[in-house]
Amino acid sequence: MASGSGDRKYDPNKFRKYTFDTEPIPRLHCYHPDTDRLIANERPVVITDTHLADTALKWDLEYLAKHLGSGQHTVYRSKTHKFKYYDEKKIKNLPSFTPPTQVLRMTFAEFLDKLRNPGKDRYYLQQALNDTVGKQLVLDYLGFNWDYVNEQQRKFKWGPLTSNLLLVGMPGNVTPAHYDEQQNFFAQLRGYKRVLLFPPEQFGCLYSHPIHSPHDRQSQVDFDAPDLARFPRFREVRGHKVVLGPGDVLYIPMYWWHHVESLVDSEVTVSVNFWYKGGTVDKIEYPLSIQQKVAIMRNIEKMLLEALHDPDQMAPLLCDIVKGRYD
Ligand SMILES: O=C(O)C(=O)[C@H]1CC[C@@H](C(=O)O)C1
Ligand SMILES: [Zn+2]
Repeated sequence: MASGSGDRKYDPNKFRKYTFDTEPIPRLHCYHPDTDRLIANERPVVITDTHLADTALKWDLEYLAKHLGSGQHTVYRSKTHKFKYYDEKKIKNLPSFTPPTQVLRMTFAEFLDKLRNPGKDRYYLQQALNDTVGKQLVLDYLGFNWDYVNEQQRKFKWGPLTSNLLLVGMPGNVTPAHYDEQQNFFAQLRGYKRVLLFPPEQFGCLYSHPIHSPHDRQSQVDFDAPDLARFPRFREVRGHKVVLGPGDVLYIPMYWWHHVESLVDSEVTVSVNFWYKGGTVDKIEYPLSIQQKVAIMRNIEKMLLEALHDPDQMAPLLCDIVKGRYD
């Protein structure tokens, strides 16, 4: 049964089921007065009619094969539907770490081959748009509605645009829950993706990996089989949900957890994101925002690890600080 507004075609029953409740995310016109209010308050919103990446709505596989350029692109290979991100530079911190996916470098033509004959594996092209793309793609990129995003960047005092990640995924691919330290306009171009979001206030329910782990910022909880003995507060998690289709732009606020999945029977999905550094506050105001508290927790964790040189000493030391004194 097709569902959603207008000519949106997807079957809502075809997304994976999880154990927590979700509430919808507002979908508002870019000129609706509440849209800017939500962004100013760092709350997620699907913004319609931005025409942000309309020139990229034609970026199907054939077009990308023709214009993405003959360079090598970053493609992840996974034995499961999950593509849990990891920072390769941090693997040295954790010799026992086993990467859940393989990072491959291949041309788009080779990637197309993998899509046609994936075998038991799944593939996810995740490549920052850079100067190796073909001329036509540069023209499409220049044709993005930069007036709109530049105005938003100015209005909300965000830092510079750091990158635009091009995402080409197989139906059913999942990016597990994590948070980023950047503001994000996520533009859906082809196919349908469901995004589950959780506010930074739920940091204590989502159990991110320790900061020295390659999986820093990623939730330890396997949403398909949550280990409630290890992660009891996952029971309290309450999500926000939206299904994005071509032309939708989702504002993913910095520090908001998000879990992204391509509809299992969608066509190959294509998205492009716009990551911005967060703004700098000229004066600290109290009470601190939850985002500031997450940033403070990260800094404390980094400093303590730096000082102790041994992750095993973190828990006993922090317990001695807290137990019977602050709790
Ligand atoms: O844009 C972000 O912040 C992300 O996490 C992207 C990385 C994988 C993407 C996906 O659509 O699966 C989402
Ligand atoms: Zn992200």
